[in-house]
Amino acid sequence: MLNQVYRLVAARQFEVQTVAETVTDNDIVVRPRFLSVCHADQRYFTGSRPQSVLRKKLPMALIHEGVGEVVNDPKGEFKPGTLVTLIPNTPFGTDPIIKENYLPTSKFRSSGYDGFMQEYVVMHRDRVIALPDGFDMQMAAFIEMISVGVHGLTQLEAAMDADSNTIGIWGDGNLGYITATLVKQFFPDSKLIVFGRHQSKLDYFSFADKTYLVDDIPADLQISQAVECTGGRGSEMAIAQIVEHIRPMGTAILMGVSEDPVGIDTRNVLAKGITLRGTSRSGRADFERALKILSASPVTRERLQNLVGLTRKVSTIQDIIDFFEGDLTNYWGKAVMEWDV
Ligand SMILES: NC(=O)C1=CN([C@@H]2O[C@H](COP(=O)(O)OP(=O)(O)OC[C@H]3O[C@@H](n4cnc5c(N)ncnc54)[C@H](OP(=O)(O)O)[C@@H]3O)[C@@H](O)[C@H]2O)C=CC1
Ligand SMILES: O=C(CO)[C@H](O)[C@H](O)COP(=O)(O)O
Ligand SMILES: [Zn+2]
Repeated sequence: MLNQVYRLVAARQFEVQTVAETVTDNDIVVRPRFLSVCHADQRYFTGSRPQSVLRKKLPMALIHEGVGEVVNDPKGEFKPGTLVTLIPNTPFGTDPIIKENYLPTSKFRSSGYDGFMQEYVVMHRDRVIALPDGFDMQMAAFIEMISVGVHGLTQLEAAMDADSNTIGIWGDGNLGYITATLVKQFFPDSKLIVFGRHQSKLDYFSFADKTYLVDDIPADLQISQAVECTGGRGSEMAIAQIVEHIRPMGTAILMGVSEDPVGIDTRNVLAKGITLRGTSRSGRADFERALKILSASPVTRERLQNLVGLTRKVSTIQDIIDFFEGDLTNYWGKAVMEWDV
């Protein structure tokens, strides 16, 4: 099968490349329908990764968040037209201990392996899951990011001590909003506090029990467990505040990606017996748990629908460039394109 792949070839430059694809019985052919942009894609689009990384990973189709429509299933398990969520992590082996998203042999779409900006995507059979009825398509486009939040909180559940009194989230952007929404499902009896840099963004977290601007946190405030969802240079200050405000023996899940190493006050990490656990990406089990939560909780779906920011139909390369540029200046929410190439 000949496929048209929309690859980033250099910063802000896309090219359509024709690729011959082999479709085996283990594959499903999907037509992408709604695609959502992640920070990681923007770091490639703007060329802000180190040159050595860009040389290794480009040309590459961007986007690892999306929903598509089954076009062909050689085994006939999925009917043509079935709407499916797409799992970007693609394992090529298994391990009894290491989860699929941490296996060095796994490939991750839009990070050195073509993402979903293609006419058709050939997915391994276990990398698609049928969407339950009634899901908003634009919200469904970023189920991957929801599954990342699910993964982070699942790891928190596994690592934390018995104190679930107060959960603190640092970051008032997309990942912070998704994770805060999920905290209400994972820890319904806990007090949820969100820490951010913008009052106008914190106002969206109306379901949180309390929000604080990070330059106005009461000195005596204590939290039981924490999740960092900031990234970039902001991670350093967020981790410093977590170390300051978390109770002894608390656990902090670190999710924000920073290009350069950030400083951590290890003396106090040691003194307070804090567990720092990094989490990255997600696997099929996290997608399944995300779908279960979303199916069972209309209020969660509604809150996450409020995160849809920029939306537009894209049909040409210029539309794609304009869309990525638009996302860079978009203040709130996820940018979701209707993929119409
Ligand atoms: N681990 C994983 O698998 C994943 C990680 N990520 C990463 O998560 C990070 C966040 O992504 P996303 O939510 O989309 O980005 P956003 O830009 O939407 O959100 C980050 C928000 O955090 C705010 N912020 C910055 N510093 C602090 C601080 N010290 N305390 C509290 N808030 C702060 C930012 O404000 P301001 O804009 O003013 O700096 C911004 O509003 C990125 O690094 C992204 O790459 C995303 C997906 C998956
Ligand atoms: O966004 C993510 C998962 O949803 C990850 O942060 C992303 O995959 C990191 O990739 P890269 O190493 O290419 O920046
Ligand atoms: Zn991502």
